[in-house]
Amino acid sequence: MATVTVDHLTKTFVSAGGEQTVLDDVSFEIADRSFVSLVGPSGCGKTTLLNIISGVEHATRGSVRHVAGDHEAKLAYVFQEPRLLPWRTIHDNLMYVQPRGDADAHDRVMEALELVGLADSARKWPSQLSGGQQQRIGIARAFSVQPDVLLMDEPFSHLDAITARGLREHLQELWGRTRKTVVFVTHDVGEAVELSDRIIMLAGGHVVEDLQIDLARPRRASDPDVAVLESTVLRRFEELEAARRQPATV
Ligand SMILES: Nc1ncnc2c1ncn2[C@@H]1O[C@H](COP(=O)(O)OP(=O)(O)OP(=O)(O)O)[C@@H](O)[C@H]1O
Repeated sequence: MATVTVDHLTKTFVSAGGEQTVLDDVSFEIADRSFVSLVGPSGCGKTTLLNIISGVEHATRGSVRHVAGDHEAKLAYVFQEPRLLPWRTIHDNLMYVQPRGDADAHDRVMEALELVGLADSARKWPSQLSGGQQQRIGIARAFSVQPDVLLMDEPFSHLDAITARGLREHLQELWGRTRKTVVFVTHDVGEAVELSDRIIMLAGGHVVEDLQIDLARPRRASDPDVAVLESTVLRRFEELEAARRQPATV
């Protein structure tokens, strides 16, 4: 059981240029074992929201709870770039995030590498792997801490289209096997439709749409029903954005 509850969350950044409210009274609940994408235009606060969920950033008002059974859920973060330490082998990069002196750490690391199909790269250096392989290591590192909730911030946005497509398929397969609760940030609506059970759209600091995606899995971007739903969601998003930009009439 791992749920995430975002409760009346507001975030205002204060800088020399003034105040900017990026998130304004945002509330939603993410169900156990669900795959939820946060989408929205650049600068709408997706990363800020993920950072507040992870505890890296603090809310100005409101709260976030992540619960797994009767305890606080364990979280793991997958970044846009894998952020591997170049002077450590792949194995030692993953060992670095394990609790010190844990006798099972090595087994857990190898299991996580097995999960992403890169156990045979354990003794390699990050520079010996391709960008896509390094991102798979980033995903393995997150799995190696045995999280209840996986937070992913545009993990495939820096990769070429073919590698990203392969990794999306791989992630779906991994999620099917492990059924972690996933909160996935992307600005790519097609990616969100392909991967998610639910899409939460943010714009202007608010949740503007909350959609259930009930397509059969596994999905591919090229599946006709994924493509149709992507264009429907995009159109809806454009309508909402246009309505939001209209000056209010009295
Ligand atoms: N530490 C900070 N101090 C001041 N402003 C910030 C800070 N972090 C983010 N912001 C501002 O908050 C807004 C939202 O940023 P955020 O990175 O959350 O958006 P995003 O939706 O993830 O964008 P993108 O899709 O481009 O990554 C931006 O205008 C950004 O400049």
